[in-house]
Amino acid sequence: MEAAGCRYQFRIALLGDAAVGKTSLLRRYVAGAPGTPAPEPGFDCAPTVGVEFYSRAMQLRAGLRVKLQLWDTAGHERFRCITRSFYRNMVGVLLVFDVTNRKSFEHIQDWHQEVIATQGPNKVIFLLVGHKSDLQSTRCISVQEAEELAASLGIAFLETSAKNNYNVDLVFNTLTDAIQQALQQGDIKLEEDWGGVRIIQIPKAPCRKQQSGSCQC
Ligand SMILES: Nc1nc2c(ncn2[C@@H]2O[C@H](COP(=O)(O)OP(=O)(O)OP(=O)(O)O)[C@@H](O)[C@H]2O)c(=O)[nH]1
Repeated sequence: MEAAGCRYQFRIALLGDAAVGKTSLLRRYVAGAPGTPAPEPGFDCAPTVGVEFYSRAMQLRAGLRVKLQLWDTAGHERFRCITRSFYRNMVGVLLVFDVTNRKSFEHIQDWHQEVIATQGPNKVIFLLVGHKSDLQSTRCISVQEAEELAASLGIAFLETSAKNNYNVDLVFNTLTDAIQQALQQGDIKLEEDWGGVRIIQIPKAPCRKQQSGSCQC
């Protein structure tokens, strides 16, 4: 599936109410990339203003090399007109709620609907994320309730914790695998004027001179 010298870029957003932990989850994932220095202890983040952007390269199970362009959106209502303008160019969306905050769970359908309303011809792949799973004593959303919501939306569900580094890689791997499958099945197509999926050229490594003096590349 991978053209020689190319790899894909998938554009993915994290959506959900303010303070559910989107930035913490994303920073934990980006900090886990091979070669990245260990994260600072503690993971308190200031509220996101508008939209922030991160990236991480990864390899899918099928061997495909992918660059993930990751968009962290502000959950607060006052930034909604900014964040909304980015939905159309996303191929994947993590819908994040806090397992200790019922309101954030109830708002998931609104977040889902907002993306569907702005969606172009291409399918968007969603994944429901119940975050802060380390807070078992104050949890108010059960796994079963979240699974029922996910099933009603026709999407997968996973729980995560940035604090315990629980399922952080798995959530992004699951989403990107599903995007790749949708690409293979033709549910998602590459389009010039759409930023959701792009093929990016990897610059060729400079050729090394062999001892004979002739270049072998
Ligand atoms: N216990 C626990 N707390 C977390 C976890 N992830 C984030 N938090 C805390 O939740 C609060 C909000 O986290 P953020 O990552 O800023 O949340 P956000 O969704 O990006 O918030 P906005 O930018 O306002 O939309 C912070 O105090 C974090 O330390 C987690 O996995 N477990």
